[in-house]
Amino acid sequence: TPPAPWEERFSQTKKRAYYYNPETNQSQWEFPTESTGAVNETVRASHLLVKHRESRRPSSWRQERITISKDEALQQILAFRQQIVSGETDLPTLAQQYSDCSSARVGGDLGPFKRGQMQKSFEDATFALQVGELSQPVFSDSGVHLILRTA
Ligand SMILES: N=C(N)NCCC[C@H](NC(=O)[C@@H]1CCC/C1=C\[C@H](COP(=O)(O)O)NC(=O)[C@@H](N)Cc1ccccc1)C(N)=O
Repeated sequence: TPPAPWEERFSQTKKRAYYYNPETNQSQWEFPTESTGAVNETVRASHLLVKHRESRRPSSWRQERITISKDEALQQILAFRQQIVSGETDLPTLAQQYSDCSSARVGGDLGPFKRGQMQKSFEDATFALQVGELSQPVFSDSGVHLILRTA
């Protein structure tokens, strides 16, 4: 049987099985693999963003003019990741205090989103995570991110 939410249907005219996705109202002859299941998937994530002087908008609620280098931002992200992995703290706590994204006020929560909304590198990294998994450092035009997939 196909991966949820796909259902197997039978075509009377063609006398063969086809596959229907009730969430997206898609029908297709090909057996849907996991990846097709993810095409219209909605995910949810929280992130911690550290901007640097090459960020597309080197400014945030934390700092009017951000001048650290990209490498310095990466070092900060790696240190934050270590603190989370060691169990010393968690992503929402660090995001609230250190994230250069306005989502810091909600612990880095970005709410639910689908493909096509976030910058490609951020989107691909999030969709590649299992729910509950913490990313490696992710680079986008905004800066360097740590992403925790929450749904
Ligand atoms: N929930 C959505 N759909 N909001 C639109 C996202 C637009 C999208 N943003 C990004 O891809 C990056 C990754 C995550 C945050 C982000 C960038 C920036 C920070 O970087 P900067 O733009 O200064 O370079 N934060 C945002 O956008 C915030 N509104 C995210 C947010 C804040 C509060 C509550 C919910 C979401 C893009 N296509 O640019």
